[in-house]
Amino acid sequence: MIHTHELARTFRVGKDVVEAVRGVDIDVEEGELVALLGPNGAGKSTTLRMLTTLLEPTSGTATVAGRDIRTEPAEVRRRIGFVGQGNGAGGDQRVGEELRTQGLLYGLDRRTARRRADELLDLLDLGGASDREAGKLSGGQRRRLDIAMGLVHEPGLLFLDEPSTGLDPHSRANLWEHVARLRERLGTTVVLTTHYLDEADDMAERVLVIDHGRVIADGTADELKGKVSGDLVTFSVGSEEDARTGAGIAERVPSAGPAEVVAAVGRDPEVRFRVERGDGVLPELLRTLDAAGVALLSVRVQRPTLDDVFLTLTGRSLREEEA
Ligand SMILES: Nc1ncnc2c1ncn2[C@@H]1O[C@H](COP(=O)(O)OP(=O)(O)OP(=O)(O)O)[C@@H](O)[C@H]1O
Repeated sequence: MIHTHELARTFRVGKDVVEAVRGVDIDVEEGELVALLGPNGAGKSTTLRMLTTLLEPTSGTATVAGRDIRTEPAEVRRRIGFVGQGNGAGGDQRVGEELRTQGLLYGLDRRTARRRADELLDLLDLGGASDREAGKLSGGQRRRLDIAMGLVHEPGLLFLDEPSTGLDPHSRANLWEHVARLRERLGTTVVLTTHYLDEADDMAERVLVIDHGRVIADGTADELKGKVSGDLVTFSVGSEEDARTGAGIAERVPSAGPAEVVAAVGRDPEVRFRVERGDGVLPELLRTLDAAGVALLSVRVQRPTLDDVFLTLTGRSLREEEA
């Protein structure tokens, strides 16, 4: 569905050259749901804008829905849907009317535009809102209308740029249910950008991690997490001194293997062990900490997250960059 080779885009800003996308190779097969995950400014939107022919690449090649984005942009556009960040649907036009107009713009005849609009309103649970003014919809409804607008011409491939940004958790979950439903019913291939870790983790079948204009990892969330070694076992302890004593016991627990020990001191002192199998090592760690006189307040065992993957790959936390 999508094949790119060394796709790149630079921008000139005054005397400077910003390398927004630095040669990405992306392959997406029919029917996949792929998330581009990365911090702000990583190059996700620029990549999407090139793939949707809204922006010319500086170099590299790409075919999207079987057509070349440079030489056949109109053909690409006919075969894809694109929902940008905070898209256009709004204003005083009626919801159903807006969708039908979009259909006519894509060259559908009146009857087909009406049928298609009705189907999409039904699929995206907007049937009851058909006669409402688009500008008066809730945030979640408006986002669903944006998606309906992107689907009017029955594209096999839908691009969503940060679809859930600005939505509350309930509306986000609801949006995802609808995306899942339209994939099930229509078999649409979906490519989206997000900087929400949990969203990429839960929703996407494949995650492309993007940083500084490059794809730095590509795989299922589980595959990516599998590359990060081990679980994180965190002990909250009573004092800074306890944290330091706790950090000192790593050599005495051979089953913990090569453990990374961090004494996080401050208001809530913690000792963290990065170990191969957290639950297996936990009893011995507990006994040893106890024997060393460390006051234990609580313990957590965490499987690696996509944030750990990002941290391992870049040395930075995506969560912190978001904050
Ligand atoms: N039109 C432009 N002119 C100059 N620089 C740009 C332009 N568009 C993007 N950039 C720069 O290119 C880099 C990548 O931006 P891009 O919007 O693709 O990132 P992103 O990953 O989508 O981030 P966000 O989540 O904030 O949308 C950034 O440094 C940005 O400032």
